[in-house]
Amino acid sequence: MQNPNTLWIKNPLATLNLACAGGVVVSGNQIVELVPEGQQPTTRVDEIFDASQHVMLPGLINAHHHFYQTLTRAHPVALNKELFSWLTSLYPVWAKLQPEMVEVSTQIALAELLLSGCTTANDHHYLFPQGLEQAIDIQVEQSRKLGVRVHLTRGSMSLGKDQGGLPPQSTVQTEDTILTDSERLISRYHDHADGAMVRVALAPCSPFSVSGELMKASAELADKHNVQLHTHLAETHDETEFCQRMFGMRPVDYLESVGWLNNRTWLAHGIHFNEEEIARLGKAGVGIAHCPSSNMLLASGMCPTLELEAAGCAVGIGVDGSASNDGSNMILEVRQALLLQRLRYGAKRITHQKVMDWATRGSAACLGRDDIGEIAVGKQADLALFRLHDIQFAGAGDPLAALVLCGAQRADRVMVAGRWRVIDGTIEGLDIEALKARQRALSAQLR
Ligand SMILES: Nc1nc2[nH]c(O)nc2c(=O)[nH]1
Repeated sequence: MQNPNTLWIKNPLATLNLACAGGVVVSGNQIVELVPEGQQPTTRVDEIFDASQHVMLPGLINAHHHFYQTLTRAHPVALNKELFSWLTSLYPVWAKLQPEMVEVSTQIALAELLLSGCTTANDHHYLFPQGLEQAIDIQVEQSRKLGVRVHLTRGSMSLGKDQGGLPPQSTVQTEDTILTDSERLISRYHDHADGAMVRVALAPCSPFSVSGELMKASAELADKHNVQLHTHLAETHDETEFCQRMFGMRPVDYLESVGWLNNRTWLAHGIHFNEEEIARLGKAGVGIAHCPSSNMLLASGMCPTLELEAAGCAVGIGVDGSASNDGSNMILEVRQALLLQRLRYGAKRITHQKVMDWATRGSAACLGRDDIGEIAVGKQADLALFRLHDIQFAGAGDPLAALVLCGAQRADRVMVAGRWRVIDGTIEGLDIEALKARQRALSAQLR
């Protein structure tokens, strides 16, 4: 239900958009007015929220995640490993996932994201052991309860060890099963409309876990239903070697050969590209979800963000699954992007505004949306408000920069589609202690 009142969020301490230094007016699920500094709204307002102690950002948008992996944070079998051995250690653990685990881990991931200022979250769920056929249905239900906007991708694995792939046979599905379920989920849940709270995309997992046939069929299905495509690509050198051995080509050539080099596609990671490949990705309008913590933790490499952007790619930010981060904190991920990318490009080019732009407009573009990611009239009222009262901010000068440089961790207020979902740092209607206890018990079952 929408908030029937018109609300003025008044005089924020700082904001990314200087045109709304006097605040924003929210009506229904949209921003209806930007108020210039020192002025009053022209719209009649029913309520006022004094934001003079808050830094106001567009809601952060997480462009890549695996919610279920919150159950296997710092999992003993996966410590200190790089991608392929990390995955082969964890596949058998994830094969034991049960419906309650998906329910609880989805709530945990969404709650952690919300509390860190995230209003739209992607998830890439690619494990469907027997009994877990309804995993995405469960995620839709949980996202509706928490009121977070979601882009849920129907992930898949079809290339088991017996066919030369990486995952054990017990974790893969037939292509028919995957495609039938993909079509079911799109027709049941995907909302094409502006302001959509749930969208569905198709996400065969990675070159070493799905067949080329499934990639092609998924691209055709995405065309038929006008939905997006998502996969892991160019994450590690192991993957490049796999593509050369298995398909006789590099990952981007493979992507093109299966009909994915177009603007329906956004890729997780996107690290190991050469110059010519970057130009082709940019020309095609492919989006890239940069996942800095995961890329450092798994020692995968560094995404060439600025070259990709200059070529025409949208660059967004993703926390990645919480088994390779091992958290789901979106504002901290913005800081990680700044720190990592400064190593390559220097401090002048990687500013705090730049990384915030990736985590808002950039991620929105990756997800194919222009109704979120900005504080502007007509956009969805998705907002994250941070206070600078914790000890790490004591003595901070520039409030906007402080969020990133001092390491903000928690939003004080978060609004999604015009409704406050976080108030005073607490999620409305959620018993977080009980939820954490359930997650701890379920996670113990997986160890
Ligand atoms: N960081 C990750 N990379 C992946 N590749 C793949 O096939 N699965 C994963 C994953 O879960 N995380």
